[in-house]
Amino acid sequence: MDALRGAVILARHAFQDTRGPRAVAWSVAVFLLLLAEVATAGHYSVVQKHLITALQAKNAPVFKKSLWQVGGIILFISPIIALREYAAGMLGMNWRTSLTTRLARRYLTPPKGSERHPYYALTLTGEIDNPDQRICQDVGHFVNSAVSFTQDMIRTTLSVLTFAPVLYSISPTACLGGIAYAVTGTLVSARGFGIWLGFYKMQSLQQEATLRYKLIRVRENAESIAFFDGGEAEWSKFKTSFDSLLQTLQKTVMVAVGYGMLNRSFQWATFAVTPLLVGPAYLEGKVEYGVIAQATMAFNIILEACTLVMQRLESLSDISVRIRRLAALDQALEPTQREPGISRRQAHMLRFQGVSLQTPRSDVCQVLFENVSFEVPEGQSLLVVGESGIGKSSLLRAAAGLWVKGCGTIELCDRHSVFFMPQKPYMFLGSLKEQLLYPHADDVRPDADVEEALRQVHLQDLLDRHNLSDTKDWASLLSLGQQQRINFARVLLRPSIQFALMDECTSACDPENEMLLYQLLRQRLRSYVSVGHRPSLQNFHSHALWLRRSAFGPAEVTMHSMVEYQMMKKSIQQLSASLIIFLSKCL
Ligand SMILES: Nc1ncnc2c1ncn2[C@@H]1O[C@H](COP(=O)(O)OP(=O)(O)OP(=O)(O)O)[C@@H](O)[C@H]1O
Repeated sequence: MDALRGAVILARHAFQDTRGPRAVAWSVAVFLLLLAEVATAGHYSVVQKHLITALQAKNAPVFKKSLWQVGGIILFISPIIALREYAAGMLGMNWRTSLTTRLARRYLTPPKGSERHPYYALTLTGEIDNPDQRICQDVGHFVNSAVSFTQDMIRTTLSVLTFAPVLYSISPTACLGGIAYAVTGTLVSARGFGIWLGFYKMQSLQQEATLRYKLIRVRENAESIAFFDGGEAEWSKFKTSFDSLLQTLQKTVMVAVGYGMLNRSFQWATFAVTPLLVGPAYLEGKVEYGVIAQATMAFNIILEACTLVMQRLESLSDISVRIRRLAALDQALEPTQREPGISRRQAHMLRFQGVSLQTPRSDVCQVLFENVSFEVPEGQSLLVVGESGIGKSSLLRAAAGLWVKGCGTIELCDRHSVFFMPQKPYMFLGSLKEQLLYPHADDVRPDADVEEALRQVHLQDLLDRHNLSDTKDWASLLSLGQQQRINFARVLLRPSIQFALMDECTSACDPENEMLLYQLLRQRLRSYVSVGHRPSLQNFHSHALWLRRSAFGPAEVTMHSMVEYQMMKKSIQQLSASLIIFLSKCL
């Protein structure tokens, strides 16, 4: 039932978006062509009856006439079938375009007026596995199977409506008996096998996606794994997952074998049914010989129609699993009312007012800090310091609006004026110029500006080896320090930026380059916030935000001028040195 509701929702999107009129036109075309196909088949059964009867009666003129009619029917039906297949193909393409566009756009871009990043939110909560597989593969499989199954449903319904009266007029028992036989078979197979086929299909799809993800991770982290010589460990993890997938596939084979046995016995039994039901009437001379052929055709078509679900149980299980996966993704991407959490306001620079922050996953929730208030006015720069794992990066995530669980208010300038620099910069798949202009890779900027920015961050040597239009895998071609300098060059190329949030973004640079980058930043921006452990960073910030482990859980957060922070740090260091000397003397 869930699958049916999901299918209706997914189909509704195709008819409601801008491609709706086209979808309606192709659907109507498919329906009309199917109608023509079934009507022709109905006419063909009558011609076949005359042909067989004429043959048995050795009536040459009727036989010849019937043969001409058969030829005419074949000439008429072939282009109808070709046209129907074309219309169905176009309907499928139209539907796939609508669904892929809808899911991919809502996955990659935030809803209007919201700062939520759906691709990030889904990764954080982990509620939807493998959204990429759902968008790229499940949509294609679902649309192809749904279009083909819907056509079969319409064709079989029309066939039953056409042939049931024919068969009923020949033998009411054959007609009603055939329908009862088919319905029983369908119920037994759906109840006995359908549920299990669906269950194992769902499990195997998830396991296949996880298996593929493991190999993608190896490709993405090839260098680190090679340094660790971690191939064996990766192989062992891969093998464990592959074994689980094989176990599921083995169970699927067992269920499919049982289902196939039932299906085949059912089909073999039908061969004897028509002669059994119509044969006695022919032997008594009540019906013509051709009636047996007509009754057999009508019976088989009705049976095929009524057992459609049974015949296509495996592909139906596949569709229903994919429908549930797509409907779940669609639901998860639905713009929701903003959950109560940290509220946000637009302001000139950055201000935290009574902010408490929690980690995002509800299964392992951790309160990082409580009731924190501080401000970074224009002209001020802040260095966030504290021991590893205390919550410095998380504070930046909250400031950027990525983490919202907690309470209080964060004020920050308009998002187009803020630049976020993570420790590992993101390298876009594109040319060197697009790399520097990211995330506005399509911006028109003179090459001279881009070259100047590269020169300013001491990356001019890149221009000796590459053109700005060269498209390469920059993430594997550039060192981490070079990538971090590219990130600074991006700021230099964006005049709209007024404020930067930086998370250990010079950690891979040598001290000279770090000094150069901060000097450039100070010339370009009046205010910024950095996270970092290196003492040299203190020279480039006016204030320090100090996160310290408290005895009762959440970190204690205090703000100081840089001079004050350095004095406090110095006295703590002196105190601990004296304590160590005192203790060593006592012992
Ligand atoms: N995606 C996440 N989901 C849940 N908890 C997380 C997540 N990311 C980090 N944490 C937890 O939040 C806490 C703070 O992490 P954070 O990255 O902010 O530390 P940090 O002070 O920046 O550390 P470091 O100096 O080592 O980079 C850690 O206990 C970490 O385990």
